[in-house]
Amino acid sequence: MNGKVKIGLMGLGTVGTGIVRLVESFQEDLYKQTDSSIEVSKILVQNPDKERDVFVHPDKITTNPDDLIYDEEIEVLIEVMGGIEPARTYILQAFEQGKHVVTANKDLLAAHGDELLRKAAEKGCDLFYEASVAGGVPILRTLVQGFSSDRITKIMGIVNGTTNYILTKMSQEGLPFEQVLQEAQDLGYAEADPTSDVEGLDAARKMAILATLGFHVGVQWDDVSCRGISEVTQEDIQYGKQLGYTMKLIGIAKRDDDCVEVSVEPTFVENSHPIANVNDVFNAVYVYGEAVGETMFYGPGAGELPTATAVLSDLVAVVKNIRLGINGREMSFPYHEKRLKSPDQVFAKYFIRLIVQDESGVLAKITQLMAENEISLEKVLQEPHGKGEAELILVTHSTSKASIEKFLQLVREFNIVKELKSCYRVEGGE
Ligand SMILES: NC(=O)C1=CN([C@@H]2O[C@H](COP(=O)(O)OP(=O)(O)OC[C@H]3O[C@@H](n4cnc5c(N)ncnc54)[C@H](OP(=O)(O)O)[C@@H]3O)[C@@H](O)[C@H]2O)C=CC1
Ligand SMILES: N[C@@H](CC=O)C(=O)O
Repeated sequence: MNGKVKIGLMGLGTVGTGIVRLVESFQEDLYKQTDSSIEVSKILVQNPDKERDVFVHPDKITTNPDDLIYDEEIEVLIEVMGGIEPARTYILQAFEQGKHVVTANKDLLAAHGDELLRKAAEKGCDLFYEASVAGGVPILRTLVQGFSSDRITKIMGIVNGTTNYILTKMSQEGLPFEQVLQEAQDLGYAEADPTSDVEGLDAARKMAILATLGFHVGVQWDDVSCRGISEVTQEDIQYGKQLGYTMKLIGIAKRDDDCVEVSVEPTFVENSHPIANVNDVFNAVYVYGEAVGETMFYGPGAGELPTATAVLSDLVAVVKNIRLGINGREMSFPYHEKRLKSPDQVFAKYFIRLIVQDESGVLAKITQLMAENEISLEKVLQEPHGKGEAELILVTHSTSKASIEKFLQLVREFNIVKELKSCYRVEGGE
C-alpha cells in the first residue's frame, strides 16, 4: 500500500452523495486515522446525464461496472445502489478481484449474506455493512464486538426511519398517511419502492441481520413474521393514546431455550418505555444481555449524511485492516443451529378493538370466550358507536400467539360482534 486508497463507488443517490461529501470534508481526519488518503476514483450510475447534488468530475462517472470491478488500482468497492441484482453479482466479481466491499444494502445482506460473507472470507476480503441497519446508529459493530462477552436474549427496535416518521406525524399532528409518506420520500428516507418500508419488509430484513449477529443463528428475512403499517388508522392511534400507548413499527427478536422468534409489526408501546419516545426518522435498538441487562442505542435511522457516516466507518475499518494486512478475518458466522418458535411458544400482550352490540352482558360473553382460549383481560375501554353499537377495546395479559389467533377467528363469527377492527401487540409494560 502506498498511503493512497482508491475507492469505486457504485451508486450516487442519497447515500452515495453523502459519501462523496464526507470523504471530501473529513479527508484530514480520515488520513490521520488510516494513514492513507482516500479518493473516490470512479462512480457507477444508471443515468450519467442526471443532475447531481454534489460536484464530481465527469471523467469519474461511468455506466460500466467493469470500470470499477476490473480497475486494479481500486482496492475497495462501496455498493450503495440497492436491490439484489446486479449488486450481488458485482460484489461477487469484486471479491474474485481481491477487492474489499462496504455496502448499505440490507435487502442483499438479508437474502444472500451467508454466500457473500463466505466468498469474502475465501478470498481474504472484508465485507462490512454497518449502514444496512439503523442508518447512522453503529449497532452492528456494537453487537459483534461490544456484546461478544455476553449472551443476548432480546433485541427490540425501531429500525425503519420512514415508518417511524409517518407514525410520529400521524400520531402527533393527526396528518394523513399519504401526505407524510410523500414527505419521507422527499427527504430521501424511503426505499426506491416505499412498499418495502410501509409493509415492514425493510424492517424485517434489518431484524434478520440483527438476530443473526446477536444470537449467532442464521436467520433469513423470510423467517421473520412481518406486518406493515398500511392498516393502522387514526382511530387506532387515538384509542391507544387513551390507554397510555404510542403506536410504533417494532421489530422484536427473542431467544428462549435456544429457540428464536423474530417479528416486525405495528405495536402499541407503553409510554413509560424509552422506545415510545423515539420519534421522526430516529431509530433505536434496545438490547438485553444476560450479563449487562438493558441497553439502548439511538440515532438517525436514514438520510444522506447519517447513513454515509456509517458507510465511512466501515471504510476506515477496511483501510486499517489493509495497513495491518488482516483483511477477511473479522467476519462473524452463525454457530448455533436455527430453531424457530412455534405460535404457542410466542407470548405477548394484545390490544383488540371490536364493534359489538351495545347490550347488557356483552363484555361478560366476550371475556368468557377469552377465558375459554386461555386469555385474561388486563384493561378494557368502552365507547358508544351509535346505532345500538359500542366500541370495545380489550387489552390482554401476556398470552400465546396461537391463543390470540384462535380467539380472533372465533370472535369474527360471534353473533354479538359486528366487526373486528384491529389487533396489535403491546410491549413495554413488563
Ligand atoms: N436512503 C437512506 O436513508 C438509506 C439507504 N440505505 C441503503 O443504501 C442503498 C442506496 O440507497 P439510496 O442512496 O437511498 O438509493 P437511491 O435510489 O437514492 O440511489 C441509488 C443510486 O444507485 C444507482 N443505481 C441503481 N441501480 C443501478 C444499476 N443497476 N447500475 C448502476 N447504477 C445504479 C442510481 O443511479 P442514478 O442516479 O443514475 O439513477 C443511484 O445513483 C440501498 O441499498 C438502501 O437500502 C441504507 C440506509 C439508509
Ligand atoms: N428506507 C429506510 C432507509 C434506511 O435503511 C428507512 O426508512 O429506514
